Amino acid sequence: MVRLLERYVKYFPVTSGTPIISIGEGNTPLVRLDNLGVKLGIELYGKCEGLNPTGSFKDRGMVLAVAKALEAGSKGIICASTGNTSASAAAYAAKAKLKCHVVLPAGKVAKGKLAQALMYGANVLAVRGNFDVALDMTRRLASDLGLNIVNSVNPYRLWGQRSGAWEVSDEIGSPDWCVLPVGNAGNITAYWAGFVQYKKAGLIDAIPKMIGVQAQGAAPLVTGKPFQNPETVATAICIGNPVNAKKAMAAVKSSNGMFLAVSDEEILQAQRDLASSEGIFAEPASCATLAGLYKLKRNGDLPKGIRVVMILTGNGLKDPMIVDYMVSPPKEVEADFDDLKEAIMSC
Ligand SMILES: Cc1ncc(COP(=O)(O)O)c(C=O)c1O
Ligand SMILES: N[C@@H](CCOP(=O)(O)O)C(=O)O
Repeated sequence: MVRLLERYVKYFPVTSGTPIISIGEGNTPLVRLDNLGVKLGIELYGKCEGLNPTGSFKDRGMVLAVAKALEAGSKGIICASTGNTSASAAAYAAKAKLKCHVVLPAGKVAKGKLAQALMYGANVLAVRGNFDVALDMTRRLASDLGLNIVNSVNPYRLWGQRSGAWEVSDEIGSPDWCVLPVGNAGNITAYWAGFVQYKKAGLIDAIPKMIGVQAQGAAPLVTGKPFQNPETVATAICIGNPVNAKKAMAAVKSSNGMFLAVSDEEILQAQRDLASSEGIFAEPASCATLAGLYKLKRNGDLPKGIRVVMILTGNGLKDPMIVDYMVSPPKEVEADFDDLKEAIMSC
């Protein structure tokens, strides 16, 4: 398997001194979603980023951020996180033999993500505050302690994430729309920059409309002002004051795209639909994309027949508790053949 940093060496800011590390990031499946596509009247694809090594798109950016930290002789990395950044940072730090410090909003991180950071051996701290507060303090800590911050304020993180756009383009060219969930607003900025870079290189001839979807309880890019107390079941995008807000707004504007917000109920319904009609279990934040498409369709704002790619940013297995809201537990039966047969036939 070609490593991501090698595959796109021409398009990444790597030098002969950049160590090429990898735990198998990138090259994720772009799956055609015909069951949902027919329902929506469009040609729909899902980019399954949950199949990255730590289960989210963050690995694309983390591999470059950690390689560049190593190149610069880093003494350790640090991040604030709603979960996925910390899982990814901890994994790549383990691979690179770097110390990793993680600052989480206490009680707001899905169990699977927390388990990852702990198992990969990071120093994990949970602060009694939200993600925005945690990131603010983490930025100060990085500068006071001389650590490399690996959140999306690190330009290498976002450059690495451009590779998602390159993979989509390599496979199907430039889609009409690219739909992403938006939290700290780095990924939508990175995808747009990736498409722009590819267009400049003559590899695609158009830039897709960038469509950013936020949760209604954490929608600063839709309302135009920060949320002091963001709240949503989609914990990955529970962010009230995105650090990349300006860049993301510019990307959306320049691509003639838009931001929209969807409710928690719509997100959970979309998560269930994606799993039960396409066989893809993505985490709630990722499913804001499908919820957004449903909403646009309902409002008559989804043009027929267009080619749309949803970036399914994270794996549903990271947050198994969320299913309690949606499905009943399995029905228990006696260990008796006839009882079991009866239960199956009555279904
Ligand atoms: C699964 C998932 N989806 C979407 C996002 C939002 O991405 P961004 O913060 O780059 O807007 C995040 C976190 O950042 C995430 O973990
Ligand atoms: N959802 C993110 C929030 C931090 O985003 P980042 O892109 O700035 O690292 C996470 O997984 O922590």
